Amino acid sequence: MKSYNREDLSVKDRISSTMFGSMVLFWVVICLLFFLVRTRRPKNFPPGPQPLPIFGNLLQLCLENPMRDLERLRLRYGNVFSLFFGSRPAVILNGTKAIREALVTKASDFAGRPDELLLSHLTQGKAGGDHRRFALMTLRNFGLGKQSMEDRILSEVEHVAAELEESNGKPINPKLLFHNASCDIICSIMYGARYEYNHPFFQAMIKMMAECSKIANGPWGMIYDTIPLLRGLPLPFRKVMNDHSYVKHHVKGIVAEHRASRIPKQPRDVIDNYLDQMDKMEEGSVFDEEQMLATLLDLLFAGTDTTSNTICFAVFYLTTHPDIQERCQREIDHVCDGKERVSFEDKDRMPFMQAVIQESQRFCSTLPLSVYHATTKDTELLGYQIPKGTLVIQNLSSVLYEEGQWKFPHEFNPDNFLNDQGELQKLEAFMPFSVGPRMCLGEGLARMELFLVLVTLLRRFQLVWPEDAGLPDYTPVFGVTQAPRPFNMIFRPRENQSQH
Ligand code: HEM
Repeated sequence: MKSYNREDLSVKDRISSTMFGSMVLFWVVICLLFFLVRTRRPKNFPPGPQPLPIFGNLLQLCLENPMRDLERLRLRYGNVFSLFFGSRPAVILNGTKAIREALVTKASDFAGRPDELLLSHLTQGKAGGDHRRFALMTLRNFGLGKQSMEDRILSEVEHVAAELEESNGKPINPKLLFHNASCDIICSIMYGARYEYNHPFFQAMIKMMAECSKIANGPWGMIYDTIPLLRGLPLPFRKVMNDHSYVKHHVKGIVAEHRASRIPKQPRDVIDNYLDQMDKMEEGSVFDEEQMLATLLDLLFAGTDTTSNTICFAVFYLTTHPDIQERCQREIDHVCDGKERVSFEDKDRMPFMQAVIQESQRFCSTLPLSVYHATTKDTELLGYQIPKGTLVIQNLSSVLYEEGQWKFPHEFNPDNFLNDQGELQKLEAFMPFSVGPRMCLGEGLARMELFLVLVTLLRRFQLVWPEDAGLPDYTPVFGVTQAPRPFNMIFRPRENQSQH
């Protein structure tokens, strides 16, 4: 038998460790080449910074809030530029011209929704066409544009006002209250019932929705979208998934209750309407229970944080701009003089109030990066070639703050929406709900809610910035939906209002 001495062994060891090292190096080089090829921009693709293998451009963006970096890149590369999320290319659209060209002029080419992202895993994503039309029709049937919707909103505002009166002129943070109200309005449309604000499930759901919004576009959301290998790990995005499933499970229970108690063709709410629609459809249609749950959750998530954060921002701006607040109250008192309550029709006689609401929407830029789109086929935009399936991100903030589109782009100033005669102007750069066939489905409801809630509150309360609160910080907290930084304010009941 052959025996090995110590030296033989160490030479053998060295040879095998060198071979192992070479193999590792070889595979590292192959992987790098593979990722480099995958992150090469296609011919005539919009320009952008050089991506790194695996990470793409992730490390070149501030993950807490990438808005400043996006503006820096816009100034360097122009209104249409590109970034890589891992090896996935994305086109970023900035400014009114590029966004309108893509989403209006070339609407069908840019109307897809991407898959394989955190947000698309949480939403119904691609279900467009029939479903969208149905959801819109259902929202209308249950009150949008009708008196009943107004009644639902106004009765919810009564709950809000009652809570505010209880604050007895002490400083409070109204954020949660507005979340509760917006969520209850959606719940009453969807399943005909509202929750008490202290209901344990309701409180948990509100918290989860706010967290989902913060995480989905924040650092963890970006890591999820960029490095799919990490998705199975117990990181914060898993919590978002679990929270979403928890709410889904609850809504599933409500659907089951509706199935048991409904009378076919006599819908009481969105769920009954959907069940009627499912009865009419053949097997295999898109109107199945899974899709219904996805639609209901989309409405719930999309309709809560968006409207409530906008209301919260508006109240914050009004509190810190007492002169503008006073002008609103003069207009409201004049138009509503002697009326028991405001109605949505009154808006036509309140141009200043409408300008304030729109200016709040512009200045807070509720959904700064909208909801992501994807190209549905190979297409061309402003001279660039964009392949089918490319991720498309609309930077709505770049439009809402665009120089040349606004009289005072960087200032909270309702005059942005008024002409010299004090009349409300329709401006094409005002697109907080986005534009084109995939634009916000709840725009009508949101507008009604913003108007009725804000006018009722201004009619009843003086919004006061506490003396010891220091200077207001207008920088938003970034998320799918932006939120104001936590603040306290005083709701002081008005004495000389026209009614109440
Ligand atoms: C101030 C409040 C709101 C703002 C600023 C807002 C804004 C937006 C934006 C920017 C989008 C993306 C559009 C696109 O992809 O191009 C969107 C989509 C959507 N919104 Fe809203 N929204 C608001 C309130 C609501 C409400 C109250 C509802 C529900 C009733 C709602 C339901 C939806 C739905 C379902 C979509 C997805 C539409 C689709 O995929 O076709 N939104 N919203």
